[in-house]
Amino acid sequence: MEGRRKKRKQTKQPFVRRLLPFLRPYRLQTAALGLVMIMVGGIDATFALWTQQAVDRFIVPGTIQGLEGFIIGFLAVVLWQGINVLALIMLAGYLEMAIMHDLRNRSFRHLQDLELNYFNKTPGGWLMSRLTSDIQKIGQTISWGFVDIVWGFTTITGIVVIMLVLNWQLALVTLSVVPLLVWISRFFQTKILRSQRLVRRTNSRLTASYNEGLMGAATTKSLSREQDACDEFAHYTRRMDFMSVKSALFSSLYQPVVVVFGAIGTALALWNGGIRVNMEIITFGTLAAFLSYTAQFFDPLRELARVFSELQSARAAGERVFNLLETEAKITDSQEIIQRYGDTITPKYQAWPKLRGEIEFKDVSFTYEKGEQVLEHFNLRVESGQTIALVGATGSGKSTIVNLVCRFFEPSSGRILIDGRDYHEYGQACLHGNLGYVLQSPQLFSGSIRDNIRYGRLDATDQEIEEAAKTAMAHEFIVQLPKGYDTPVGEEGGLLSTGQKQLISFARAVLADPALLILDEATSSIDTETELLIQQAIQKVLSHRTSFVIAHRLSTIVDADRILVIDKGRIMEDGTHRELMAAEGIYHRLYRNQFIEEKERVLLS
Ligand SMILES: Nc1ncnc2c1ncn2[C@@H]1O[C@H](COP(=O)(O)OP(=O)(O)OP(=O)(O)O)[C@@H](O)[C@H]1O
Repeated sequence: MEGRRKKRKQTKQPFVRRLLPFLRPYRLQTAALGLVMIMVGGIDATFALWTQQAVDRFIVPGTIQGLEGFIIGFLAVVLWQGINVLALIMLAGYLEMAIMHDLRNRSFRHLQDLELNYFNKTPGGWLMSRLTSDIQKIGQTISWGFVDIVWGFTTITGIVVIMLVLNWQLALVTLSVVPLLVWISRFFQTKILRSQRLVRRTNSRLTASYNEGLMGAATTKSLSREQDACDEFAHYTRRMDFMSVKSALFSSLYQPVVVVFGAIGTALALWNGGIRVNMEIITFGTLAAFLSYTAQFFDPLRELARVFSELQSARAAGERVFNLLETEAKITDSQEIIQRYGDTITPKYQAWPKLRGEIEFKDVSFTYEKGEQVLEHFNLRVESGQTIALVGATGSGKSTIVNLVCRFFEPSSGRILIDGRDYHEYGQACLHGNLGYVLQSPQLFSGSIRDNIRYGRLDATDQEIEEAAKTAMAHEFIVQLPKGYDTPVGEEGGLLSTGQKQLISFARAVLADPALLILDEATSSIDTETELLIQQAIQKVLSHRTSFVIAHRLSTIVDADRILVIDKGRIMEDGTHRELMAAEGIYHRLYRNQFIEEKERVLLS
């Protein structure tokens, strides 16, 4: 009992209740849309009555007396219906866009609050489909599904009521096929939807395989794996074909079934209605109205069956989006800190202290969510303006140390102080605003070179951008490009070489002028000339600020103020290049090995 109660407590709120806050700002529009749909459905249900009147008043008696008024009345109703349809398209379209807009913004805003590790754990493709297709599905189904449901129910109710009023016995005979049709419609729609879902799932696998094939083209070729890649792709296309044919088969079977049931309904109306006309229980016009209704009845029924099945998949999409929105950020700031320094979306720059960049790890231990302890009682004090190089084997903990400095992760125990204060006291926005991180593979955004450098400080003038580029040794290559600073860099900087991208990211860091800089030095090999430029640029970028360099090429860090040799999360050696070489320890060995390797490389090339 206790366990069950606990379980119930943990269950998430029902889907509709989670959705309501998103509909609340648009309740007026939703109510207006509901009203319009009731009118549209109601008018649709009365159209057959015009046929009845036309037959009984004009066709059977063979007179045209009063026809003008009848036609004017009919046209007025058609015109009114036209206006209603226009209103419904506008309102439903507005609602669809507004819901999608709000959900997208909320999700994107929420993603900004989540810690870096969330992005490490969550595949990019998964997030992309939450933000695109899932949100689109919710917007579409809620607005147009709402339209179809209100219209469907109003029309069906209207038709049934009118038929019963006209002649309830004939109504019951004609409608006797409906329960079976409802059941069959549900059956087919569920099948169709399920197979469409499988088609979509296979399609995303196919796209992933296509993507991997394109992105990994070089690796595939170098390993002669083309045949395997082709086989995998062929497997998914075959599966896709099979699923699509299955889905199309259900759709194509469903239509004739509905037509057959419609025909049975019409036959019943004709047979039983014919007898009643003969017995003069009903008029010719009433029989004509019944025949219209049997044809008209199945449309809303089909729509309702479709919408109810689609609601299932919209609900699944909704749950995925709400799960994203309800993911709690693991690294957060207190309300007091946010009020004082703002958050990442609304930073209060003026209130931020200018950091000197003194850093202290005080007895820091750290374990990743799933994994062994990486740091244990780790202590380190870095003076303002020092360049600290971190050296060590792969997996030794270098990135973990800098990720802790950046507060991408937080210590499991112990404290990190910046300028003598616990770094929680600055808040993430202020800390990150004072921090620069130059990655191994620099991230450029589509736009011009100028835009990409300006990303470091949005209010920088063109002259400041050029100054920064000069300091970072990027100016010379930029001015040689046909459009200079206005040259587009292409998607993710695809039109530039790795070395050029790195120089631009250095210029960006110079422009931002952070108190604290992290440099994950590139491992990719670049030509000697660019490498020399990059070395010079690094020296300039690092000067006058506290910097951590994760060094892969030891030649880069010979001038560092301190070199820390890390092994299994512990500092094994600590000193300048000269001191560590003289000590003839691990660093000495690493340096000599790399020196010999590089010499051999030069001799071989
Ligand atoms: N996000 C993570 N979740 C779980 N374990 C992790 C995570 N990131 C790193 N680790 C583990 O923590 C340890 C230290 O990794 P870290 O990335 O700090 O090493 P590194 O010295 O920077 O290595 P490299 O030079 O290869 O980048 C490794 O054992 C690694 O497997």
